[in-house]
Amino acid sequence: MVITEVDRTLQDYDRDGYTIFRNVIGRDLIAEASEHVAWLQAKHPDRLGEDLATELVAGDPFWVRLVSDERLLDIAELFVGPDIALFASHYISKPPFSGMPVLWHQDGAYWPLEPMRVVTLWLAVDESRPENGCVRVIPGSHQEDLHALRQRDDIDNVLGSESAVTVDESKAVDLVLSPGDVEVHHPNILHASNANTSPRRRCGLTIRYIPTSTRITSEQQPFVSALLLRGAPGVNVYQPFPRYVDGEHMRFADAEKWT
Ligand SMILES: O=C(O)CCC(=O)C(=O)O
Ligand SMILES: [Fe+2]
Repeated sequence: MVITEVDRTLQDYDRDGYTIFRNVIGRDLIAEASEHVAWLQAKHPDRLGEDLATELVAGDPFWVRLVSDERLLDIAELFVGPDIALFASHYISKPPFSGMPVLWHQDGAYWPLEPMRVVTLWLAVDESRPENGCVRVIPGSHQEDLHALRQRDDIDNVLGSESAVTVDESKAVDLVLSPGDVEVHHPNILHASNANTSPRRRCGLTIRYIPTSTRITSEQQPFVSALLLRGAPGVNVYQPFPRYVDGEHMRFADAEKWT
């Protein structure tokens, strides 16, 4: 049997709970994503860069265009199969010098999903390194059950909570990424990121894809960012796709396809 690059990547993910795909999205689209972050911040001056969140997605044609990109869906399909929906998406853009940390957590502990079949693609918009607060993971920790959460408001942090476990940080791996790289992680992996004390912004886009057999159990239906992106609709109801309106939305290269 020939072991392909994809097999190796899936083996890494099964063993470690994460894997990295390099150079997935090209420079032009990453430049648009970067412009999108600035546009969102100008439109929502009350929001922190770390909180350009999921309730904004379904009304934003560029955001939907980005998470529907075939290259991202092809990666998601390796992990969740051919029937794919968006559950949530969130830019975490840590400004220079003051970007907040994300404390150790497992994503699945926060999510109304049943079963917890879901994969995160984290698309690097900026260079992401230890100095500017890159994502860190504990390889293999995805084998652990979901731990309880505890509130943390004694220090500024993005989530306001963390997993109620002691993490051995000597086991942490820094995920060093360049713009256009995609890191993929499991809902049970313990991960975090440090504050950004550097002069360089650190922005990534989280994208949470579910197989359409995973039910979004939130009371709010359709869930605010539930979008059917590929294949059969399965068990959920979805938001309609947004239409691009000149002057209302950020202009982007494919905007006319969204009118
Ligand atoms: O971007 C970060 O620093 C944290 C990302 C994260 O927690 C996630 O993608 O689930
Ligand atoms: Fe997370």
